Amino acid sequence: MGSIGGAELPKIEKMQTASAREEKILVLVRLRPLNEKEIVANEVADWECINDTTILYRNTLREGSTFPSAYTFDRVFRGDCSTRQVYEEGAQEVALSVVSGINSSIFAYGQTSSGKTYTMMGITEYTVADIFDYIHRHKERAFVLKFSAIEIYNEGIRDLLSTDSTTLRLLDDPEKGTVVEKVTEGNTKELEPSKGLLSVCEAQRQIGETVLNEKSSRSHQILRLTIESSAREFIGKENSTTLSATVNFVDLAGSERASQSLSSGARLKEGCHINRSLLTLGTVIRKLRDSKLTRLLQPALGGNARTAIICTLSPARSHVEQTRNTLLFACCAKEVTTKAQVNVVMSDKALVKHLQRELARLESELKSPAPASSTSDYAALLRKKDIQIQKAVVGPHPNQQAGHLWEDEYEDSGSNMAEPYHLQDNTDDHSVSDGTSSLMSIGKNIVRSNSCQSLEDTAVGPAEDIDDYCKEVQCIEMDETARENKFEPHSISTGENEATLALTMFGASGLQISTPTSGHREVSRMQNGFTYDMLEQRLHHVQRTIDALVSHEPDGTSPPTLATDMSSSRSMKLTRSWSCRENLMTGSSPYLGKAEQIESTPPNGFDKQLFWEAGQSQSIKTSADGDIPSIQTFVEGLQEMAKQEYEKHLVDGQGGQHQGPSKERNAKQADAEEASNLREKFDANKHVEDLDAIDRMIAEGEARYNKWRHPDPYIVPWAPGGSKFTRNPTPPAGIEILYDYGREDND
Ligand SMILES: Nc1ncnc2c1ncn2[C@@H]1O[C@H](COP(=O)(O)OP(=O)(O)OP(=O)(O)O)[C@@H](O)[C@H]1O
Repeated sequence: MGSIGGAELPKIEKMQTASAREEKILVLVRLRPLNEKEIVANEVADWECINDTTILYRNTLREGSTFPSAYTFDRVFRGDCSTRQVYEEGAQEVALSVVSGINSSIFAYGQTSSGKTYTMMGITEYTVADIFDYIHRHKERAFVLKFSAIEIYNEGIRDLLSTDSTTLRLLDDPEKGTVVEKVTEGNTKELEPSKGLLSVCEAQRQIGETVLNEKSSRSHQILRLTIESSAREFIGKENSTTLSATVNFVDLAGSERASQSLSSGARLKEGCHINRSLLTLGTVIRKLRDSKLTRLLQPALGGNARTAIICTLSPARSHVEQTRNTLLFACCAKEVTTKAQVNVVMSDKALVKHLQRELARLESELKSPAPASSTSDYAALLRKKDIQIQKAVVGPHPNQQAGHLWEDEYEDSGSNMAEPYHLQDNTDDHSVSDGTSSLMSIGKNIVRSNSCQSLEDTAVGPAEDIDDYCKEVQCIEMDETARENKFEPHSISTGENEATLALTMFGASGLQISTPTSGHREVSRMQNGFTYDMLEQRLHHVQRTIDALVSHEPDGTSPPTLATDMSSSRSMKLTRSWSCRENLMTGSSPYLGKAEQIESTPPNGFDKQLFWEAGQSQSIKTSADGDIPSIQTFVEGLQEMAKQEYEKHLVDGQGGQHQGPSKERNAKQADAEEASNLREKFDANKHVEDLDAIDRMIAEGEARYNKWRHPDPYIVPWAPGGSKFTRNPTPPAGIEILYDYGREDND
């Protein structure tokens, strides 16, 4: 039996370790019975589940219709299936991954009154009950549960556990990802009577009246449960580890188009926001895009999470178009891949050792300016990226000889380079599902290696593996002589975490593209000397941090002493979170609008980088922990900065405002490739009867998508800053459009 930190691992993990890692989103379809209104209106039920995986459209009048009549998914549920059945035979396995340290999300998607809330209330209730049951059966582990509930209404976020109706902001936290600022976190006791809590949330939820559903919910609701657990016998010990994961229950607003619910005025505006979010969600199936909903749920849409989507349908003939749209969305969702990991948080002591090893490696880098063996990889990567950007912006390198050499290198390694627009669209913490993983995403996985253990890694003897990993980190002792003489070559250079270091180097290199007004652009600050200068600065910075942590001297002036008891650092007063600090250091975050950036709080007598808001640490607090600064957070903060800088360069150089013709070509090519991939996937779908109809839908979808992506001067659906339309294109026949072409407001 596997264990982490000596305790038994959840059974579910053992189930998953063999098969999980990269997996498709689980797509479930739930057909509800005709409701009273529909029965009174003599509605006909046109949809039928013919087995556990296929739903069929049975309209005898459909002769000549070009739409497919059969759709196949992971599981379909008939109108007479109970929610418990939907849970046990569908969402349960994904939802309960959370007790194994694996993030999970369950979405409900469908038109208004199709049964999303009805389904999600049950799913949430059953999941919470199972989690408590699990906790009661695993006394050997200590659990901490946190619970939050928000709604997103008109792109404003509201806390459903608070009576305060102020809208909350989203923050990009290097450790936790995108988080809602100041959201109320309920504790275990409040959670236990989950039914009560859920109805409070439901009552709080924004409800508007529409023709379709008198109680129609016009907002997205996200209930989030975070579970952390540690083996009791290891708590407070050096090699203690913590599993930490969240499960999201997402009840989306109705997906129907605004016109069908006769929306107008304020309601139309709501409809626009809802449709925008849903459009975005749909688009996320192809590309990760921006809305509050998708920012918050990005990990569930292609990142470190297991995800299930329950698409709810009305069988009524009058809703056939919406039902088809929902099924189309479900077909797209089937193609989304996520890459879940077990999230293991290491103890701070182990992280100090890890930092020290990084430091040793950086020292070694500094002493080996001539690239050799592993270091040549970083230098080569840096040069290749330089060439890539330069090619995009200025064409051939001014130095013909060097330019040719570099270009050759670039050509050779082209397949390793992520597509610019691929990178641009995966700006956060998301493992990319295809093999072209950007350097950023590779780096992130390795960066997170001290906090995330992949399922593959834990597949055989998870306990031993993780403990061994901790031991391995711990056994690399810092050579004090080398610490005092920082610029002597250091023998510890294992070659591990190459991508991490490469990222750090990119982050440190100050790689910049200047765009002189003369019209000719040049790449500057790319000399090795500069890179090493920055690297050296970074090295000092890391060294100071370690010294300060180890010596527990507020100004870091005391000589570092490894023998110092690490626990002494726990009395440090920490006053600011990492996300604030990051803004202070980088000036701005590429992810946050100005309004969303926090004013930095002046540091309080200690190393500027080490202020940590008490209570913000994600780790489980044990009696021994107190208000410890998270060294891991520090490391990840550094790496996040590096990642952001790197991404910023990519955006500036390849996909952003300075997009050159060659990049435009790349983007077009990427679009074309994507379209052809999509077509192949649909062609390969043998379950769909009418391939011609699918072809047509794909072509229409592509046309719409391209129009959205490359808007002409007249149609600017969601251009930054918003824009008015001067003409209203006729929607393509066949598929209803989830977003509203008539939108005129600036959000
Ligand atoms: N599978 C089902 N079996 C029986 N009744 C159902 C089922 N699904 C939904 N209903 C009923 O249909 C009505 C509408 O359901 P619900 O409120 O869950 O829809 P919704 O999709 O959440 O709508 P909205 O988007 O407006 O929030 C409710 O009265 C609910 O009890």
